Amino acid sequence: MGSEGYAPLFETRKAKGRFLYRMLAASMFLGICLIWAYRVIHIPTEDGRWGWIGLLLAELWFGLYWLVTQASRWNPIYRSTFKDRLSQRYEKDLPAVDIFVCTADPVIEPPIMVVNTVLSVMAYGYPQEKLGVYLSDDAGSELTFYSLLEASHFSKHWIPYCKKFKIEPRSPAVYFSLTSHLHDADQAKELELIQKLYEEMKDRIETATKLGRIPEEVLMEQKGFSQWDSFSSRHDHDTILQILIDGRDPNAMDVEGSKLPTLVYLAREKRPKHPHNFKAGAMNALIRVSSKIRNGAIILNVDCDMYSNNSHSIRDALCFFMDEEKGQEIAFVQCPQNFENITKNELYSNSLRVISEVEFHGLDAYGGPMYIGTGCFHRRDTLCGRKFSKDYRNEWKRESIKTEESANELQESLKNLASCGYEEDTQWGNEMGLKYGCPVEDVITGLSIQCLGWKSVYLNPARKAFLGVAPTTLEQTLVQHKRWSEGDLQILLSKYSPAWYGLGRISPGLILGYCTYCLWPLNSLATLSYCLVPSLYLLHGIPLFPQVSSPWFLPFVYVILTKYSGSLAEFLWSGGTLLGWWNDQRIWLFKRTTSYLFAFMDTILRLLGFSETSFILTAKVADEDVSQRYEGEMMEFGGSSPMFTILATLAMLNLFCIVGVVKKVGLDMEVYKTMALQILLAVVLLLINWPLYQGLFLRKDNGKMPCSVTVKSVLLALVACACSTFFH
Ligand SMILES: O=c1ccn([C@@H]2O[C@H](COP(=O)(O)OP(=O)(O)O[C@H]3O[C@H](CO)[C@@H](O)[C@H](O)[C@H]3O)[C@@H](O)[C@H]2O)c(=O)[nH]1
Ligand SMILES: [Mn+2]
Repeated sequence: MGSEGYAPLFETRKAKGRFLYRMLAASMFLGICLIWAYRVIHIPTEDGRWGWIGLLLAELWFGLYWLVTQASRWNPIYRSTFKDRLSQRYEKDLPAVDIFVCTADPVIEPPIMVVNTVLSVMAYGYPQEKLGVYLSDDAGSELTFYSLLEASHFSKHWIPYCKKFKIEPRSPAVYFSLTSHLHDADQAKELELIQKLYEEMKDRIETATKLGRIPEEVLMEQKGFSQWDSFSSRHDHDTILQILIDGRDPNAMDVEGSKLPTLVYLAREKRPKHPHNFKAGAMNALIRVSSKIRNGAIILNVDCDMYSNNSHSIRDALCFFMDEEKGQEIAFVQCPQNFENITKNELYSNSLRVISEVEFHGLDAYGGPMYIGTGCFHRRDTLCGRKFSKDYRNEWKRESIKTEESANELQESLKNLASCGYEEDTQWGNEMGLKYGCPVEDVITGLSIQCLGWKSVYLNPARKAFLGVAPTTLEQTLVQHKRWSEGDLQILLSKYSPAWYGLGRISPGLILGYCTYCLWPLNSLATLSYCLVPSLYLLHGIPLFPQVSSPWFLPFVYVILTKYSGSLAEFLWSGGTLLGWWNDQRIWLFKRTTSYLFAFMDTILRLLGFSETSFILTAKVADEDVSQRYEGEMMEFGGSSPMFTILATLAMLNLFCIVGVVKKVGLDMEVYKTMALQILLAVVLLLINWPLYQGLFLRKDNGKMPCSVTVKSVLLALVACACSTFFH
């Protein structure tokens, strides 16, 4: 292989124990086939026929879906990089990197959080003069702009401090919260100074936010604010563009006399009649504007809440892109989405643990993970629609744009690139840049890149590259998953469907990998059937599962045990806790009966032309008492979302069925023996729904279920029980 003396910049290892896993999976599949056989052979002719068929369909679906999920477990791989080799070979020729940070609402995404993210990426362990940091503000908020201006001043102190003491992480807020006692007296002194500067900046930003007004002297001093003169609302304004630090300017120095990164604020033009395409539109405007400023060969994209937690990640990513043998086919390097606000037992199961630690390593073997919107390094060329060819060579040494224009002139000339009309009659949003029209612009864009022949790579170093903010209430969690699952299902039905467009373009393993997520919404129907049918038939004394003494009982037990011990093992192995796994099972149920159901219905409505793409932002801050309940891992039900009504109704229905049965048969053990699995299922549902009963009847705090939901759910459940008497 390779040229003489070639030492790769990264290495790939296969997971151990693959053979064992595959044997287990094969035995599991055998069990599933036996269950299918049992269902088909024993379809009852009278009592229980419809329920039986409902379960048959659900089990068929679950079995097939389980097969699909095996792709991401079949062949996991792990990557590691050699950053010292990168430095040895390329330190002088490292490419310019443009970093895009997106924000969209100064209330939901507080400016102080946004600037912490910005500062963390400005301070990467990378030649600062090669970095360009671009903040896209879809709210066009003067406050965010002001905060970025403050950050540009603070960065002159912050970056040298980070470099001098090699600190991690480089988000000031997080760093200060983690650092109290320093042994080194020198550093302790400097820490005190820098922390004071930070607190002062924070004060100014928070005061401005509170008053909703920017200090007069700053308004006078910074000409950029005049761009708000023609601003009517966040949905109606001209392009606002300000180069706050011009990296070309020889005076752009930090306090130690080293070069600073370029720093740009952009609020693209918005007009009420003009679809702005959410984050995809923002990213495309940034791609164009940045191409005329630094034109970095690599683009890093982060959400405004995802600070860099590892100052080496750019170098890690470059080890993939710049590897002489395998680098040329890699289009993007994706890091996992990790979060800093996950509680120990992750009540809402928001750590995405198993996806990050298991499934994405599996996808990596088949052509690489999906692009998931944040923590992703792209080759600029491929993000702009370039096809893969064997002779493709990236030109790393591209010169940064040399112009004689001053920052001001340049600024004016660039505004047009972010105007509403610019994309008319162009391929932007289609063949170029991020794709429009899908609530998960990231996944569909990544897929289309892979379909052009490119690979992606999964970078998951021990020190997490990025940490973000996960939803902290049940409703937000369910709404976020509705957006994701709806978007993923749309992809399956779109022109770029992995199922047909992907055929022959990406590997079969990767097609299945995508389908794991694209099929999420369809799980709702099978899950509903499994939550409703067995309980209702239990109430009417009709058995739907084999008796304990029947040989058919065995495959059921085997599949249940293998499936759940496997999932528990995966969860623990990914760093979770036992209780965390139990919570995960609950959220699994909640998502399937609400988020996925709504996603499924909305997708159908969309196909019929009744509904439009929307994007509900995830809140990054919460009220004091909501936060407290989150910290205490107490579920939040405040609010009368229809999703809660569904959850509560299902829980009540199950409760009624259990109570009904116990009342009817008392302690007649024979009945329980013939319906052991049905009873087990009902009891497990009862246990898993426990927080719901608490929220409905036992709690007094503000996070309890609203009374209206309690009343509705009790009534609905009673009606359902009554109706079921006629239909079974
Ligand atoms: O009109 C918009 C809407 C959103 N955003 C930004 O998009 C990012 C993601 O929004 P968030 O509310 O945090 O959604 P999440 O569900 O947490 O985001 C995940 O899922 C999204 C797709 O649904 C991707 O866009 C994100 O990158 C990915 O992290 C944030 O930085 C927003 O500021 C915009 O810039 N403009
Ligand atoms: Mn987010």
